Amino acid sequence: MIEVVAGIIYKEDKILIAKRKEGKHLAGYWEFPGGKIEAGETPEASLIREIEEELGITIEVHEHMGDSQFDYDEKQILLKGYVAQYLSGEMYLTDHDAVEWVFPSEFKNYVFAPADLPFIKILTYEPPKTQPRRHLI
Ligand SMILES: Nc1nc2c([nH]c(=O)n2[C@@H]2O[C@H](COP(=O)(O)OP(=O)(O)OP(=O)(O)O)[C@@H](O)[C@H]2O)c(=O)[nH]1
Repeated sequence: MIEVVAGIIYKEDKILIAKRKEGKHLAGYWEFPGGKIEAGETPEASLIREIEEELGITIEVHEHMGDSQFDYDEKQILLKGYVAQYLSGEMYLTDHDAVEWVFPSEFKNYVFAPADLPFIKILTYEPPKTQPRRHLI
């Protein structure tokens, strides 16, 4: 099982999503940027490193949102999602073909890597509208 960390990186109310580069595993799918956790590294440190290496920006890592396990046949991954905050830096692309800052309500316009779907579900959850209370008399 490969442990991968992914950042749900906020800048105000928008979240950073990135499109996997042509030629890579899951090319063309959108993901939350991150990468493989190296031996001896905490997920938080790994996320800061990956985001700096791949996108050139500095982030601050907040809470662990949860883990998503997915079997891609060729590899099994454990995707560890962390909420993070954009701090500084001008973004450049190395491992992605595109990036976007989007509101969760816009996620439906993008096709995400299957392992990311539990995170999408949580981020787009809307509580059911409660019915006005009616009193029987
Ligand atoms: N970073 C990232 N990887 C994800 C996500 N969802 C998902 O299934 N993955 C998968 O997790 C694995 C690790 O991602 P990676 O970006 O570090 O690895 P990679 O494909 O660049 O591998 P490589 O660097 O060995 O070529 C990939 O197989 C990738 O498809 C996600 O939201 N973020």
